[in-house]
Amino acid sequence: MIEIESLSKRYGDTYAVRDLSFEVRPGRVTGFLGPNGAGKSTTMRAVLGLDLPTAGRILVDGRPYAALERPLTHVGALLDAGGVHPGRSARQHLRAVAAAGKLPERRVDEVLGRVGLAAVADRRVGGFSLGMRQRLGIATALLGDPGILLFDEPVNGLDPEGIRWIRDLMKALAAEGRTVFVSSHLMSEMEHTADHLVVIGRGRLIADIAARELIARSAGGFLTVRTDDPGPLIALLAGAGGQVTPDGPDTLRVAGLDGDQVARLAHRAGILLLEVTRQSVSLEDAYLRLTDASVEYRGA
Ligand SMILES: Nc1ncnc2c1ncn2[C@@H]1O[C@H](COP(=O)(O)OP(=O)(O)OP(=O)(O)O)[C@@H](O)[C@H]1O
Repeated sequence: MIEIESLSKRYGDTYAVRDLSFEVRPGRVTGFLGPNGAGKSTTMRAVLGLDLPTAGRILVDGRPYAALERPLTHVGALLDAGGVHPGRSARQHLRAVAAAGKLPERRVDEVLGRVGLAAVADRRVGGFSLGMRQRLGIATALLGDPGILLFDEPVNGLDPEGIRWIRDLMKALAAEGRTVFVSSHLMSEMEHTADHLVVIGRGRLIADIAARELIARSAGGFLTVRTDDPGPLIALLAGAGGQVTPDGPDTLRVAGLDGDQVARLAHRAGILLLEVTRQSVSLEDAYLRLTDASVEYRGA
């Protein structure tokens, strides 16, 4: 569990994060979303004690990061997969991290197996592809068998197979009861992974909400109805309490009635329907609506 309480972080005159409060709970994947520059990396760095807050505090398993004994057994992070010495092998790198963190050496082979790098464990990291380096970064995060995992934009630059692998891993880690906190500026990346969403914009909290609820709340909730005889149908549906707007020669947009009601009313009046479809909003649309006002730079 991560508790963020009134966190602010200022660089010079500008706040990267301002009065931000939320909790990240175990047993689910929490997506941390916001446009570029929203303050996601700053928040994650502050959780790990890498940035000192200007105000507020963060508790990791009930304590500030700096007060954790053997912190790698509480929280593992993938911030930037680039920070590995290219001349070392994956196994040497993990051994060094294990030794520094006072972790048992058997964990090295366990995590190499878990991320699928066992066969290349003794190769130089300098020759690794981006996907392999990302796996090594994740192996490093898992080394202490921590209950909390932070991933900062973990799928950036990966191919579809690599993306699928990371998504499945994050879900599996959450199903094991761990706290999984993953940032992205793209909702499409979170759509099939996150159970819960924390959305920020310009350093402030915009939403802290179950993914499903965000869709339900943002759904336009209208029907597209096509008929070869719109005139009488408009009158009929309006008379039954629907808000009806023509949307093309044979198409109506209908709010306030459900599909069954529309079909029954039309059937009773002898009007032929060609289509009745519910228009639902994707998580991406819901997210763009939320963050629309907080995008720092936008095209003309
Ligand atoms: N070390 C720093 N010095 C000055 N300003 C900084 C520093 N780190 C971050 N910022 C500023 O703080 C704001 C938030 O940056 P941050 O990297 O946390 O955003 P982000 O949400 O992670 O963005 P992205 O999706 O682009 O990675 C930005 O305006 C950024 O320019």
